[in-house]
Amino acid sequence: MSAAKTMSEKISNDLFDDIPVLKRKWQAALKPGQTLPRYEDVMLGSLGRLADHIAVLKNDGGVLEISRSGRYVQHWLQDERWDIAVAAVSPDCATVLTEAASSALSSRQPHAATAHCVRDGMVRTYDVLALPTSSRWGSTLVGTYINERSAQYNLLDAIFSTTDDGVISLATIRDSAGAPRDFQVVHHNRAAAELLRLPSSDLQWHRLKQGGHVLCGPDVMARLFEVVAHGGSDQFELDSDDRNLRLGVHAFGDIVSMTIADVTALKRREASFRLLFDANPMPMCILDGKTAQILNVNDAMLRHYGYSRADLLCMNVWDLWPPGEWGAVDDALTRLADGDLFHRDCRHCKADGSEIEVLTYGREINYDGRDGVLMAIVDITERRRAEARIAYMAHHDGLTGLPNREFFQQRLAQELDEAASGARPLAVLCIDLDLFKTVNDSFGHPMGDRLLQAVAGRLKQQMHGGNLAARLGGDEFAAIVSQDGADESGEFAARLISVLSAPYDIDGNELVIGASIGIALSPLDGTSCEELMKNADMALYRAKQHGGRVHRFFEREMDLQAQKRRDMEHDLRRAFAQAEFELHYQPLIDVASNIISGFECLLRWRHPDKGMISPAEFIPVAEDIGLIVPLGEWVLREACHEAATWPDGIKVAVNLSAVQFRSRNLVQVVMQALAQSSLAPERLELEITESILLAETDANLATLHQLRQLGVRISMDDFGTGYSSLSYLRSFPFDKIKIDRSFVKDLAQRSDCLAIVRAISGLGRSLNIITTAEGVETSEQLDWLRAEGCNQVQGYLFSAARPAAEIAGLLARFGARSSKAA
Ligand SMILES: Nc1nc2c(ncn2[C@@H]2O[C@H](COP(=O)(O)O[C@H]3[C@@H](O)[C@H](n4cnc5c(=O)[nH]c(N)nc54)O[C@@H]3COP(=O)(O)O)[C@@H](O)[C@H]2O)c(=O)[nH]1
Repeated sequence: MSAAKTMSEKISNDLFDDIPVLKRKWQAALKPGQTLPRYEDVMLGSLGRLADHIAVLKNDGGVLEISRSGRYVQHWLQDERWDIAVAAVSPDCATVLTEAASSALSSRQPHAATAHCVRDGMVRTYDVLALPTSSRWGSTLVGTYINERSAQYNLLDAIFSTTDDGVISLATIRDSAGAPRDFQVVHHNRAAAELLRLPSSDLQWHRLKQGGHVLCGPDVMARLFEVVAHGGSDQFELDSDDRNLRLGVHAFGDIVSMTIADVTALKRREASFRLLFDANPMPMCILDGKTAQILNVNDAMLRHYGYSRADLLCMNVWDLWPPGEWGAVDDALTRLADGDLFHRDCRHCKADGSEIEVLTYGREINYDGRDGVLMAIVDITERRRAEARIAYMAHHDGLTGLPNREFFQQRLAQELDEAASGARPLAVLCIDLDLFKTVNDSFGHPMGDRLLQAVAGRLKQQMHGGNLAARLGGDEFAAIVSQDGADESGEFAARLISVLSAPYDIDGNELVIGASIGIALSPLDGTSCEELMKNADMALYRAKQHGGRVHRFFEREMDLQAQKRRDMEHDLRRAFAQAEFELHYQPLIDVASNIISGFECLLRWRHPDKGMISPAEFIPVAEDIGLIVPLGEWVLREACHEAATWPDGIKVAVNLSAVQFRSRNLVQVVMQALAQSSLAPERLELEITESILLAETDANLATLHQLRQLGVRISMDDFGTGYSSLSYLRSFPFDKIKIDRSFVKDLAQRSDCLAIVRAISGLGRSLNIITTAEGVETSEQLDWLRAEGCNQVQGYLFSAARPAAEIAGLLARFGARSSKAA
């Protein structure tokens, strides 16, 4: 930089003084009214020594010619010819002559330019001044003055002096027999002296055999002799403790040209790279950048792949690929050539044939002077397996291995998308197991789990083609089946029910359950996942309502019912908050004395718009939404409070739902109701149905015993309508059995009803339990019941349930010995 600056300053100071002189002469020769001065007035007469520096250029029809040239100009042009085209002379001169003359001619003013020419290895700078003139023959002549500036410099010196590589020319010294015996430094640059750590003056003319620097060693001498003897070139390195020099030698006859480069930093980088490469725990290799041939591998790669180093070095990286991926070699080679192999996810084969999944990271490097790619390999086989396991777990049910709800919905959405583009129609089946809860409660959860696994196995076996079965949770399953219409779907569902209902052998236990199925068809019953699932679920609800083991198709009317039910749920919550419930009481008549012994408390909902709504309609809904718990508490408190106002000995019977038992604070609630009302416990009767003993039997039995310990009485309601009533009587010592009104209704007409009433009454007698007959509407029924030994009756024959305000009247009517039947 500083050398260049000095050079340019020198050039500007040496500007030739003749140029302003010539310009003034040109100006003085310009006569008034002329656009150009006459050639003779400018160029002839007083030019003197300058005449040798002038070339006369003629513009001949657009072609510029050298018409005359002085000796100096001829030397510059290296051409003595006249009347030749400017373009015919050497390009470095022709270019500047053309530029200067053309500018002068077009501006009609003198034009100065500069030419840089290389002459004898020297860079020389010339001033060129073009003076446009007119001639008496009418043509335009350009007198062009050329002169060299004093500054010039040696091109090779300039190059050699600025490079950091040393350059030395050695002359071969031969002995009398002509054999090379030594070398003498005949030329060197600054960098050479610095690299050899010698003053320049000591290096110049130095003979290598004199010793004193690294080139004098026998190894270097031997290589120089070799190069001189056979011609050509050689390259080798000199390594010492503190640095590494790379020498390039080339013989031109007896002259040897030598370049010396300090490669210490490069060597250190290479050493660090080798260390990082060889000792790296990550498998690494170096590939040829064009062919993907493996050029080097580290120990980690040998260990990981199980190949020997020799094997790998004969391989191409594609040889690590499993056969399935060979088709992509061309593409990969192209990408490799484009430097696009930096991050890739692929499979590799180990020496033992096993496949691994790898991530490869590539980076272009120069390896042994050639284009290479450094490839680092990360084995992600385990990670991929773990990801696959997690993905599987996220989409499958852990117990049965069936797809879970999320997977099912994704698949359904996908199938519906395909269906939308004209593919097959499909059916969504919601499947619920009947009696599963009973098995689970009776045999325990481990058995229940194995049963679910067996169910899943049977389901899987029934799924063919693209059909899919999933477990949505609990004992709820679903299936997507490709079916052509309702008939086919119905047949499939019926077959499924029959398969799932066949007895199961679980650990030597024969278990029998059933299955109910709701079906929604696409596109008829819906085109979205949510719609189809919801509708299939509604159809399932209907199938369940029909007692199970059946399938039902979705019908639009179900949707309306579901809407009605949602309205009811909402209405119920509101009604409870706004105290729209009230209690009515139905007398219980002692058959022997014909007087009221108590009242059954029955809940009523006085709806502001719809009037009185039956509990048969709203209690199941209240149970489903859990409202029965607070509502039941209110009933208990209210009934006890009311009964406490009645004459001593008159009892109150309150119905309890199985859901209230599930809440687990029932005993507490009863105790509080009694305490708050001061009602004697023995005046409270709690009516339960067998559903309480069907579910969570042990816990519910424990609750019943606790209630009994409070002193309250426990009645079994709707006796005879369930499955195994007799075993319930054994499991808990009930105080009362209520004979369902369905048996009382046809008592006179049907002998089976009479037989049942007789059996229940007999059972009551022998167990010393009161038997109450419900739904007594006629005197005839009352007579039959009395004859069969029934202790208590209840029914419209005496009174329907009436508001609390009417109890006094009822007591007056049916108190003491008075009764309607009496
Ligand atoms: N968990 C609770 N359940 C309750 C409560 N209040 C009532 N219920 C249950 O709702 C079901 C329907 O009750 P309801 O409409 O009140 O019907 C009762 C009587 O009105 C009816 N009955 C009485 N005598 C006759 C008759 O001569 N003929 C006839 N056709 N029906 C009659 O029977 C129902 C009483 O049944 P039961 O409870 O089995 O004694 C019903 O199951 C109620 O249990 C509540 O607060 N909690």
